[in-house]
Amino acid sequence: MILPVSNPAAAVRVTPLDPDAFAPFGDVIQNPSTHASKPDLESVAANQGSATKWLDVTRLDNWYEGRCKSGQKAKSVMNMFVCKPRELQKKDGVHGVFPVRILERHPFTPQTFIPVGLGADDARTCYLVIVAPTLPLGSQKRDSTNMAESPLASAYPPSPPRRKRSLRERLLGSRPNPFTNDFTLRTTPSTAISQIHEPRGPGLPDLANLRAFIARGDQAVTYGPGTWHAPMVVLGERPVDFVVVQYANGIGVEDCQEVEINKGLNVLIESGATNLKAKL
Ligand SMILES: NC(=O)N[C@@H](O)C(=O)O
Repeated sequence: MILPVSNPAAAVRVTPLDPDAFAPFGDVIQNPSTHASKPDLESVAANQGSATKWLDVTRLDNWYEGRCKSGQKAKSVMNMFVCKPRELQKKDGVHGVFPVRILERHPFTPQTFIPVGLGADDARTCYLVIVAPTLPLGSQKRDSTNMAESPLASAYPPSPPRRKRSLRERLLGSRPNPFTNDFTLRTTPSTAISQIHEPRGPGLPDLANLRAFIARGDQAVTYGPGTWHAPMVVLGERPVDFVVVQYANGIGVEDCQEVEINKGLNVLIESGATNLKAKL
């Protein structure tokens, strides 16, 4: 089932994939000793000293239990996606334009894409990571789509009845956090790292804050659980193979949800944003 959503945002420019900038959406997996931007990771010596083992480079938590409506157990799955390069539209002064027409999310699982066989400095091929925050429920009144009544809501148990906020909560200005679970009213600051790893809520994508990152062959990416993202976009000359790791329980609406963006939302790939020599 694809839900139509309207597109309020102007074009979005791609920026290089960086762990800090991507942190609200998930993890960038890269070797801290060969990248300028270093995620805060610990390492130990391994393999008789011939290897450095970086610990916990990403998280793979199963959030189905107690959260998905069917109660169906999920198992870990590893698939391979062989992604062909996408056609770009042309525009003066930029390499090209990719119109994002579909966003999807996996409400109860992170999903890790690991490119294999794509060189760090491959000047012919790279990939885009396109993500959007989740709107709090109830913020889509202007949209023709009422999420609470949409087919996507059938993945989630009914939300608890709305209660009046206490004076303390009102004074603290608490509001649902778009990067975590909308059902949980929080009164504490939302920066704690553990909250970032919780599933995003059931709201629609916040298209006004969509982000697009350009990734190199020596970077893998984990979309946090429930993070809205575009289906993988490879740019350049040849297909890229990705090993993809996630949980799934076989119930369509609980494993993957999609929305279709009216008219598409343009991502601009500017000449300076990529080391691609290939003609896009
Ligand atoms: N991200 C992507 O390309 N596709 C998926 O998330 C999928 O599960 O189909």
